[in-house]
Amino acid sequence: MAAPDNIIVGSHVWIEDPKLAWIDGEVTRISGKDVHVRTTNGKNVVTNMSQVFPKDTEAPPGGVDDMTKLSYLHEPGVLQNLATRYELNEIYTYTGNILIAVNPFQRLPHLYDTHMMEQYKGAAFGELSPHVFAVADAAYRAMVNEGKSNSILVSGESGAGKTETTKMLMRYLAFLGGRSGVEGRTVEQQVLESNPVLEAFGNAKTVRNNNSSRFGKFVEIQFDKSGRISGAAIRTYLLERSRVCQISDPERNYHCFYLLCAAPAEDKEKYKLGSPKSFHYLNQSKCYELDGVNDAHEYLETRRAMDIVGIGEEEQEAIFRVVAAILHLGNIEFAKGAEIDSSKIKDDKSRFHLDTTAELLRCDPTNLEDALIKRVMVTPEEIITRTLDPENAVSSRDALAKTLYSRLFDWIVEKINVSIGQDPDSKSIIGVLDIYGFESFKCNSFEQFCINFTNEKLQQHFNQHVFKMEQEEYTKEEIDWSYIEFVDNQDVLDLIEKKPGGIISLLDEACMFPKSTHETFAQKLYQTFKNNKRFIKPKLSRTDFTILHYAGEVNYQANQFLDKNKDYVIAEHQAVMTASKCPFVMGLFTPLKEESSKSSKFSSIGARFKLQLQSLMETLSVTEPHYIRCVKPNNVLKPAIFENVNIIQQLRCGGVLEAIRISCAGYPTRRAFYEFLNRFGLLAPEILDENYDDKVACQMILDRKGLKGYQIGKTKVFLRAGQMAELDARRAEVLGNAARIIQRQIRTHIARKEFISLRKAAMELQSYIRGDLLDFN
Ligand SMILES: Nc1ncnc2c1ncn2[C@@H]1O[C@H](COP(=O)(O)OP(=O)(O)OP(=O)(O)O)[C@@H](O)[C@H]1O
Repeated sequence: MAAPDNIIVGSHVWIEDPKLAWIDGEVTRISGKDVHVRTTNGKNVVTNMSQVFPKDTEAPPGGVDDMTKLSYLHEPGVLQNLATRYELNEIYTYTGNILIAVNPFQRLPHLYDTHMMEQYKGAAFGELSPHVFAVADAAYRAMVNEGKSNSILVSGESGAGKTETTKMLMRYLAFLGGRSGVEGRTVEQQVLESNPVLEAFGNAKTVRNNNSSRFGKFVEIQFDKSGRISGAAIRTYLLERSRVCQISDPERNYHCFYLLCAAPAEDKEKYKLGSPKSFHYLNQSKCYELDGVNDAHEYLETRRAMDIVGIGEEEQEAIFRVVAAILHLGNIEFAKGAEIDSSKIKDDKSRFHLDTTAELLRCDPTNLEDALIKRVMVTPEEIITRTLDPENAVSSRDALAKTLYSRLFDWIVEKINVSIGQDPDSKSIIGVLDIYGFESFKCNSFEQFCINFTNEKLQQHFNQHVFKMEQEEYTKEEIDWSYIEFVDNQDVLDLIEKKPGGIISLLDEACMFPKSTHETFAQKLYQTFKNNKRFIKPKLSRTDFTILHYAGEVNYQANQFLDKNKDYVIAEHQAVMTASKCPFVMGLFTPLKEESSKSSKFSSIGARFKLQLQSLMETLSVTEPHYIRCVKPNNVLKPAIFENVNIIQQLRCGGVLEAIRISCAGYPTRRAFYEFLNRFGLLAPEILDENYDDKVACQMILDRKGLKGYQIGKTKVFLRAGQMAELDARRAEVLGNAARIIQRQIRTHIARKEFISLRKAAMELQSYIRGDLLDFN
């Protein structure tokens, strides 16, 4: 971005710093490509010219509310601007049409009260300070005025504030499109109250967020012709199933388990529950309580919210019975049975939990026991019953717990949808997508693979949109944009989802082939993608693979991919549950429509997710998108701490820097003619004297300075990346020369004044002495 002639000795610049990401300083010497910089923390650093970025010394002290107003649009400038604003509690900043929201980690109620909502209502975008309400308002206005569906895509890493942002968006949309004074539960009230219910069953404490949503969510709010909310639908994605049986310290399982353990005594008695410490699914971690959260109170609140969203008393009862049954199920332990590779219920305690599970699920305890420890194989000749060893019995138990829980979650979502109701006549919707951001951990498994696949898809959508917006601006200003390059991530998407031959297809094939192992699957990947630029086989591993995602490299461990991709309910579990005397439990296990109609029995999570994603992308493609990028400023979840390196990484992953890059590939700096003349008129004062039209004057100045490739629009000058800095450097020279002339004049003046007074004094002295001498004679 920085051309060498941007930077001269004395320039204020940004250079990379391992700790702070970027640090500012002043250029003290330039020799060839080497630039010597004295940094503000007192160090002398030599770096390459290409790594040096100009700093805008005239940037407003409080930052700018839209990054595109920055004179130099580059990474350090963006970071500095966000940091300056964050310090002033200005957590929202635009980058063109994208809203960046930095999590304040403290309540800022004045930002979200009714008075604020009133202010944003109908205000033109950009007129007031950046805000989620402004984005929601723009989406709503666009929908009402143009009759087109809109969507708001909220993304960011865990704990960045997506769910909070989504809640604000929904509150504001309910404020705009709600009906006042309607009797009973309104649609918008139900939409808002669906949050606490979903959070109780889909959220958990993780190391990164005390209230982390373990699923993705797309809320579609339907509006009638007059812009009133007339229906809503919630779609959820990829609930984290493994958490039901496996948690690590200091995380927690899903909130609902702890809420139920804190329920009033009669409820606890009914479900035979005790302290969370007594349940295997909860006591794998030492964390039971959340700071500032009272589980007993939350239990009652969740029940109240369930009432509002239309989940009846009996259904609530059944839901919590299943939740309690899962806890008891987890406490069933197995010991080695009499035969080899067989198991039995370990002791009386386990038997108690087995009986309680059966009682709560209203199923037969013996059948449940058999379903947990035996498998029936039907061959053409005979029916063989095989036993499971204790280890496999535990897997069988956990598989049942996971299936029960995910079916329960899906049921709740479906119920909310039915009770809120869809409006079949709705012409336009506003969709709000709250989905997990790009993930890269030490160990990345199938979940990360699906999450990152989602993010690749959304990134493509984002790039295409940002690119389109840029084009629109250029077209409006009637400038040529034909040569702006557009980098696409289609190659990564092909690697993942191409049919046949993509990773998901190969994984499905491996899952269908009984002899496959994670090793054979990995080998197949290595072989197929030997020459793929986006795929790497790590040198020292036989089952890991690396994908070069748009946001960086991620190393995946293939060893659980096959198991995690298989999406079937063990036939024995299915049989016991469908025989339940409780219609609710039985209902959870009725085969899905798609499953019963399919000829092949095989279904995979990956393939199903791919279809879900496809349908989401289709929905999004007919909407006008708006983007909110949430940023988590620190990992200690505390206010006022702004960790540069961490944030830069998120801006990269969230595509903010990519949007900036796209913008830089075109004309990142735009200045209205008068602004340009104000700043650079002094480069050619004679042109200003001539009273030319502003547009002509701008062009003459740019030509005089020998700039190439810029464009003149109808109201603005469009500069290529680095050209603003180049002009600033020339301006600094002119101002420097002027300063030197002024200094010279002043110094001459002072010296002359001194000389004259000295001469005068000398003459006076001389005449005095001479006079004295004369007198003497
Ligand atoms: N605008 C805000 N004002 C005050 N606090 C906020 C705001 N946004 C986020 N927070 C705080 O940050 C925490 C994490 O936010 P949130 O749960 O929305 O993150 P998330 O991005 O949805 O995370 P996950 O992906 O783990 O669900 C919240 O519990 C809240 O304490």
